[in-house]
Amino acid sequence: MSMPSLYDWVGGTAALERLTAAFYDKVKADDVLGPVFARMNPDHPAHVAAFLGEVLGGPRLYSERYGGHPEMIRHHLNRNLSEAQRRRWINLLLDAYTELGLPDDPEFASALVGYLEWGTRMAVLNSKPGARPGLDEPMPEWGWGEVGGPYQPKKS
Ligand code: HEM
Repeated sequence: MSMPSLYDWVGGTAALERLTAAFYDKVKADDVLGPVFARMNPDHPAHVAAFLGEVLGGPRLYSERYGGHPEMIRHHLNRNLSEAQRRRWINLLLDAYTELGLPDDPEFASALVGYLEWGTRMAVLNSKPGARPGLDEPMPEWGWGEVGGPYQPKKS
């Protein structure tokens, strides 16, 4: 049996756009995240759906249409995001996910949460004053598998 991508499993772009639309409705009404997204571009939910789809193994929509991984990183620079904001972001996204009745099998849930826990931490790190993230870092690619161990700096 061939292995579906996470993108196919969740239901493709249509499902991800439903997810981000429901998520940002919650964000706008939220006491912690509402102010962070007060000047959000109206296309933001669709752009984030395109980004997520690409990470999860779908078409390269964000790279081809919206500036790719460097553009996503740039949107987070100097926002000085906090851990409380990061946690609320994940909580609201997962609330929207559950309410929409998207796939709730443990394998998919574990892979999705794995990416969100990683991606939101990267967003917070990149948002700190003075952060100089590598803008040439490739688009992350997430699959069903296990992580390859903790980050360990290279020995020179
Ligand atoms: C896996 C985690 C995340 C992903 C995949 C993600 C993705 C993105 C993308 C793709 C954009 C650019 C959208 C565009 O091209 O128009 C963006 C912008 C932004 N992100 Fe994130 N993000 C993540 C986490 C976070 C977190 C945790 C926060 C705050 C707590 C945050 C706050 C923002 C803000 C404020 C913008 C700019 C919105 C605007 O004014 O249009 N992001 N994000």
